[in-house]
Amino acid sequence: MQPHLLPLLSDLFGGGHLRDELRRGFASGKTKPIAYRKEQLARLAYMVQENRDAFHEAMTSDLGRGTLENDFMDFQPALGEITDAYNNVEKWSKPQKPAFNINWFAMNPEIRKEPKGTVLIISPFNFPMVLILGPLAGALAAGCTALIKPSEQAPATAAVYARLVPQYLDPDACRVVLGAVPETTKLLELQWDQILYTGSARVAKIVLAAAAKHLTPVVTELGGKNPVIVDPKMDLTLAARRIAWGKFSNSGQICVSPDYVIVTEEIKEKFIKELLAVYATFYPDGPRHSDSFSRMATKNHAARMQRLLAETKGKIVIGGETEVEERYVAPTIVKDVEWDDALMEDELFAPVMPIVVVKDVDEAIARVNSREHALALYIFSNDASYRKKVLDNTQSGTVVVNDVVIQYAAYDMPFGGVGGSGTGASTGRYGYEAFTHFRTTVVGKGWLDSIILKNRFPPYTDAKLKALGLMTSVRLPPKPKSLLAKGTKTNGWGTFLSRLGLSRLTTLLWYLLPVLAGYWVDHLPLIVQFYPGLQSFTDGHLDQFD
Ligand SMILES: NC(=O)C1=CN([C@@H]2O[C@H](COP(=O)(O)OP(=O)(O)OC[C@H]3O[C@@H](n4cnc5c(N)ncnc54)[C@H](O)[C@@H]3O)[C@@H](O)[C@H]2O)C=CC1
Ligand SMILES: CC1=C(/C=C/C(C)=C/C=C/C(C)=C/C=C/C=C(C)/C=C/C=C(C)/C=C/C=C(\C)C(=O)O)C(C)(C)CCC1
Repeated sequence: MQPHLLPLLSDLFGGGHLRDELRRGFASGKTKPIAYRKEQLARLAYMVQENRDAFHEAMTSDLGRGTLENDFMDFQPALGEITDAYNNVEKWSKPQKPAFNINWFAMNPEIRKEPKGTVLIISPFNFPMVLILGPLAGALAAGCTALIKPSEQAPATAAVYARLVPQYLDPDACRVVLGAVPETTKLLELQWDQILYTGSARVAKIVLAAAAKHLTPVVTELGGKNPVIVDPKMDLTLAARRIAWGKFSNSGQICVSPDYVIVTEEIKEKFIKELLAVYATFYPDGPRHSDSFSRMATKNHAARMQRLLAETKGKIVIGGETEVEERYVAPTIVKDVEWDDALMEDELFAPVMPIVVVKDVDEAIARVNSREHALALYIFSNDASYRKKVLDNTQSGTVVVNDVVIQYAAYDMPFGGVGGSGTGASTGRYGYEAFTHFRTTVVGKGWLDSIILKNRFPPYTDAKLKALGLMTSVRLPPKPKSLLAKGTKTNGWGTFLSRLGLSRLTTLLWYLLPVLAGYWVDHLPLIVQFYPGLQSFTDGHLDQFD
């Protein structure tokens, strides 16, 4: 274990319990005012901005990643998430009004946005900034207190958090724990009010099982084998350039990285030719010493790819070299890959692009549907009907047409998986909502018991049942023809009037006026003159109406 971890871990497990301290921070109520949340978010933004070099150096050390990818895909998107939360926290936190409903509007129905409490954020190694700071921004904006657990596989960036978070953020609101499996296992034994876990499906099952013991809700941001379907009529130069960028960025260690590419036989060789042309422009002196190509996070990941490349029955078109000690896996294109190939089993999470062949779009759809739902599906086509066919007949967390990977940064849209690729979303307002409880609030009004609601009280009578029926009656949709006895004619006028809602007119008239008037209680005494039934209730009680 690295020496800088020791104080943190001894603090957590030796006694001074970080989770309890965060709980106390939350219970104090200090994190709830919007001004406090904004202060923490602003401090977080400056923690990032003022330590740009430290973060960049750490990410390069962890991932062998150059400045452009560090900046464009991690550092700036992280700042973007924080500033988005800062700019919108008031708007997101405003109580929400439900749709108008005659039965409920008088009770001031409102959905309050309340922080869930003390939360745990567990992050992977591949984007050590945005995948921690994005969720943390959501948690702080929501008014929660948070413990963050960076990945042990990005230790340099994790160490930056351990140093900076205590300097910039209120320790009552945010703490860092460094560590690997044993430490995370301990954290998961504790009760949290929400967990946000980003990582592999294998570990997600462990996290969910631990959370289930406390009935803790978990947002899971997982991965998957993201397919790319290429329309034979597509501009293959554009498709090759964008797919290669998405596949080789961050050495393929992106959860929305295009995993494999589906083409038809007729375009296969032309597509590969375009890929080779792009390869030459991306890495004119070869990828090995290029500043524009990253490394695998660990030797284990590199060794796994070395094994898979040895096992594949596909033909390596370019790349294929691995240097485990240097965590290097060359950007690799493999053709003639069968569907049961070693490369087609699990998410690759590496710069290796298998190309598989189908006879047409229907087979492509069937192949995609035979696997777990992916986090991302990519369609390269300029034909609206081709796109629609794929969209309408598949499922995935996200879809991008004619591009890849960029959807993570798409503004004000949820980023998340479906089925095996995860549950919930983690960016922007959707990240905020993951840490927010939508608390239904209604205020019962005493005077409503003088009108229709008095009928709910025992002793129950038929008259009361009938009166309540006026309030609870619903209008069913027209009866489906398939449910009608054969030969039954529908009553055209009856259906027409019922669609207009005229059958409910009497209900409406029965209590619309007193309810409306009762809402503005100043006018209640006036109304009472016209509704003598109210007199007995209101006599002597008017002063209790709010
Ligand atoms: N949906 C999304 O936003 C993203 C998903 N991913 C997915 O993450 C995976 C790669 O990331 P990794 O860091 O390798 O994931 P991982 O699941 O191995 O590790 C993620 C976190 O879980 C912790 N962890 C690992 N084993 C554990 C255990 N047995 N018990 C408790 N905690 C444990 C680690 O310390 C780390 O903080 C890929 O599957 C990728 O698709 C990665 C980035 C983004
Ligand atoms: C500039 C003007 C115009 C046009 C502007 C346009 C079209 C701008 C388009 C911008 C786009 C598409 C930006 C995309 C950015 C993508 C980013 C930053 C991707 C980031 C990916 C990340 C962080 C991936 C993370 C992956 C993770 C976490 C994972 O999966 O593991 C006009 C409109 C033409 C005219 C005015 C000027």
